Amino acid sequence: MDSIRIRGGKPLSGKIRISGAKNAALPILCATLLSDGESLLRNVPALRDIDTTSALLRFLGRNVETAPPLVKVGAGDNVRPEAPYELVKQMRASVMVLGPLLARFGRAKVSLPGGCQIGTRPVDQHLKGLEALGATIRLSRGYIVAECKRLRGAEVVFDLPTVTGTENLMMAAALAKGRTTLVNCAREPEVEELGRVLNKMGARVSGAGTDVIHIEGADELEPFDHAIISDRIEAGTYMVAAAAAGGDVLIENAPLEDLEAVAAKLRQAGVEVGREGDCVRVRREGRPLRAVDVTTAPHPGFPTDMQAQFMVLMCLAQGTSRIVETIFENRFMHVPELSRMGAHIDVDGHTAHVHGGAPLSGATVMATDLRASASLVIAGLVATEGETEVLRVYHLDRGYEFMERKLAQLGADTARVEGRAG
Ligand SMILES: CC(=O)N[C@H]1[C@@H](OP(=O)(O)OP(=O)(O)OC[C@H]2O[C@@H](n3ccc(=O)[nH]c3=O)[C@H](O)[C@@H]2O)O[C@H](CO)[C@@H](O)[C@@H]1O
Ligand SMILES: C=C(OP(=O)(O)O)C(=O)O
Repeated sequence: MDSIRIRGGKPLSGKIRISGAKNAALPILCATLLSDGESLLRNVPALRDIDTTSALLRFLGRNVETAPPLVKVGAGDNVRPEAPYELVKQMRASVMVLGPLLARFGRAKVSLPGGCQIGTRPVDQHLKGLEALGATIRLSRGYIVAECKRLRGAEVVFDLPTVTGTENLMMAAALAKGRTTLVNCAREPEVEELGRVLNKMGARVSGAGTDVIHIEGADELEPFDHAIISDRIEAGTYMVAAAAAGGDVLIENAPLEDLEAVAAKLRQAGVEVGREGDCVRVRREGRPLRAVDVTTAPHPGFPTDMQAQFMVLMCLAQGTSRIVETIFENRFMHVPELSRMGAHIDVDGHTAHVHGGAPLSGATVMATDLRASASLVIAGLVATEGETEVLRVYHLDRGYEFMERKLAQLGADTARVEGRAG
């Protein structure tokens, strides 16, 4: 298992480029199941989750050539509409093959994803929605077993906005007979991006990116050629890294319009954030940071996927900040590791009180999930003494392309240590 070694205390300067969005690429890869012929995905990041999804599509019988930033997916000889536990357990987003398989082949057997480090993460809304479209679903030995003749358009009202749930239903509805209306949808930019791709394939999707989506199903869908949008969470992570380490960083291809909640909190904390064309400049040269409160919320609120990184910034601020996590019940796993580096944080249920101002020092820390790993890397960048080693970076490799290299490009002293035990 690799680790990342960081010697902190250096400001960041220069420019880096943001990669394609993991959370947009994953549903779009699943959408390739909706048609035959070869689909081309461009601007795909080189990530472990992309490899896992490619392996899953191959298992399902597709021909997949994965050479990021290009991925080609074409029809294979045999379709096996079954997603095994071994692949689904590596990546919960695998459950998004359920809608396309069912719509296309009339049956699907997909392992229940189960919980993960950040929470229980049920999929009841996905299943309820597919049943409303006419699927029969039963749970058997840890698998979702779904069948239908042809899915029929219907109205689905989600009990709460779910990103992959909305995406699963959009893909299923794209091949259903008639019109589907999805109400109380997730409004994340990745949902909107999937809508664009389904439209390229010949479905008629309107409202993606708002809380009501209409989908006019098609009898058949075409393959597509599409370049994936940039990763707002990767961009937000480097914005926070630049703010924390100090310096002047130009982030190319950063979708600031999708990061307003993060930019607003950075500005409140005393960080300069400015747009320059399709780049974002983040500057903090010598100015102290102010403590600000943050509550995570569905888009366009402050993203839960940025909470851990922002917490590190608040460890450096003057005063106490209150961070409330409203999306996942167990997303403070980074707190004990940050405490080992000298942070003063009290957790009470879904709320963390971060008492800023104590210097962080380097330590060997354990990554527990993807964004927690990124927060530990940022903590390593600002640790004023000692070296930090972040173990189990396979979590980080799920969602950040070449993070240690991109940070080194900005002047950080970061390196990957291959094959470190942990
Ligand atoms: C691949 C991908 O895009 N992952 C993102 C997606 O995950 P994911 O789509 O899994 O997250 P959801 O939007 O579904 O989760 C939101 C909330 O709804 C709950 N819920 C969800 C589905 C369901 O059937 N029942 C239910 O109760 C979840 O437990 C959670 O409390 O959105 C999350 C919230 O922005 C992000 O952190 C993840 O990075
Ligand atoms: C939680 C995340 O991913 P996933 O939904 O795939 O677990 C994430 O991207 O931060």
